Amino acid sequence: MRFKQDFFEQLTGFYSQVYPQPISNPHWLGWSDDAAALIGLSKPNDELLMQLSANHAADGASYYAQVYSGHQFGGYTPRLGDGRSIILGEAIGPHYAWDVALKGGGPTPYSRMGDGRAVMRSAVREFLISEALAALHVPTSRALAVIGSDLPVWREGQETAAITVRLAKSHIRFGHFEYFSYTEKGNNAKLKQLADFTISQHFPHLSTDKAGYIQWFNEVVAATAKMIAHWQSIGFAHGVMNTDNMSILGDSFDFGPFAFLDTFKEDFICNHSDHEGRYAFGQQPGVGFWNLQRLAQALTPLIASDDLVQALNQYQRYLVDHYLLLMEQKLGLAEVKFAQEPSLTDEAIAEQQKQDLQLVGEFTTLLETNQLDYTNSLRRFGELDVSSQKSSLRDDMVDVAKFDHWFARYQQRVGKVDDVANWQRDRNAVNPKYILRNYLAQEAIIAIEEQGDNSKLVQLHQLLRHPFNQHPTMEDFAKRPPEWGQGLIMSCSS
Ligand SMILES: Nc1ncnc2c1ncn2[C@@H]1O[C@H](COP(=O)(O)OP(=O)(O)OP(=O)(O)O)[C@@H](O)[C@H]1O
Ligand SMILES: [Mg+2]
Repeated sequence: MRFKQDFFEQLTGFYSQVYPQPISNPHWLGWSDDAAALIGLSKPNDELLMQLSANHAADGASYYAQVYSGHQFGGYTPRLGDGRSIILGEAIGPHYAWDVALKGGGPTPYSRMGDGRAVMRSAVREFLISEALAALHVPTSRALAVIGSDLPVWREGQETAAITVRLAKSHIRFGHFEYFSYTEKGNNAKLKQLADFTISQHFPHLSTDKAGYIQWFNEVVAATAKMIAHWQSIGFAHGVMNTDNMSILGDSFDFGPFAFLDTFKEDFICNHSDHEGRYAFGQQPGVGFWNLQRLAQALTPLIASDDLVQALNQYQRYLVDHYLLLMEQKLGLAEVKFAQEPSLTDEAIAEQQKQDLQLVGEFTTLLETNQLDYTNSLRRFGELDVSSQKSSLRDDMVDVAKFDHWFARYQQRVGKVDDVANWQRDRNAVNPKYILRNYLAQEAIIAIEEQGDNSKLVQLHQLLRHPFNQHPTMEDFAKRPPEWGQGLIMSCSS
């Protein structure tokens, strides 16, 4: 790894230098060639294992924990910070420099009562979902590796510690801005320094003046909306959308009790501690907005309120537009809009969007009332001949009459498909066959826990690298969960 240290060198006062503590008997549980390529690495080796398990120092690394705060479940916590994630610096890759962080690397000045560690099960889940989301084209932080150990840690009982080696284009969160806005009230120097750094590093096309700040906030609003549109389109529930877990780049970030929907359920809650359903699947778009409002509030010393409000007002449009785009592709509705018929006025396009949104909404309602699997139902579009009344989708429905009513309008909207095979291929290219269902992750974790066997993890990771492909020997991985794996809800303890 070749590091640069821009955050460390330019933002003194925004972190504490702290060395990670080694984990004993380190061993690779998972390694991502795809993530490795992002920072110019190829295969793992023993020396790298020693470095990333904190047993050896890495050349050129600085080792620091960043300070931030954040709104957690609606309430403001004035100081959080990296309590168990230690950043080595920005590893220079062919296209971008990625922060390398050891999540679970030991205590820091921000650990509060925590031990600075991550348990194996949560480290494995973070590794798998980071790489699975990337393969689904969802903006996300990445995971280079997950490293197991025999270091005991205590949660509800004794477990073993592990480290996820996280790669992120930036670790700057909404909570960073909240921290420097509220702790140094009346002195905007640090807030401005942080905004300028963020813009020059990650929004280099923007200036660091008044106009640049406005445009920057606009882009953060758009990127956040797009990320959430992606989540809604693939049925992903994040589970802990606190503002300290919202990346300023709109990358999915900090994976704890996340889950994909099995059966479609708007009010699905994946976080055991989320008693009120604040972060339920269907709440995510609204929470994204609420979080952006918190960011806007923190930025008021830099950006005029009217400009912030104007940008926030665009959120819904960004979100709906992107969600529709993704869903239109999934259902095969995209052609009319993309053809850009010159005769289409703005009003006609808006009307088409409204109708499409309704068609999509009625489809997800059908899935919910018929208790159907979200991913598998969408995958069925890849088997569909739109001109025919027969479809496997229809066979799944209990309420066939309602489905027929919907399908007739759907057929009308799609129109005539000339090349059915091609149309089906296009659907399969956007509707994944394989997702990281909780029970699959759980099986991989149990094999490591009980037999020290990571082969299931490796197999699952390899499968999820190509979620849209057919894998004839791995059909079982596409199935709905068995009874024991239904409604697995993860706790926050990690
Ligand atoms: N075991 C732990 N030891 C010390 N601090 C912890 C521990 N677990 C969580 N924290 C801290 O509690 C706060 C909230 O935790 P949260 O679960 O959102 O983040 P995280 O998963 O630890 O890390 P990240 O947001 O970097 O992915 C963070 O400041 C985090 O560093
Ligand atoms: Mg966090």
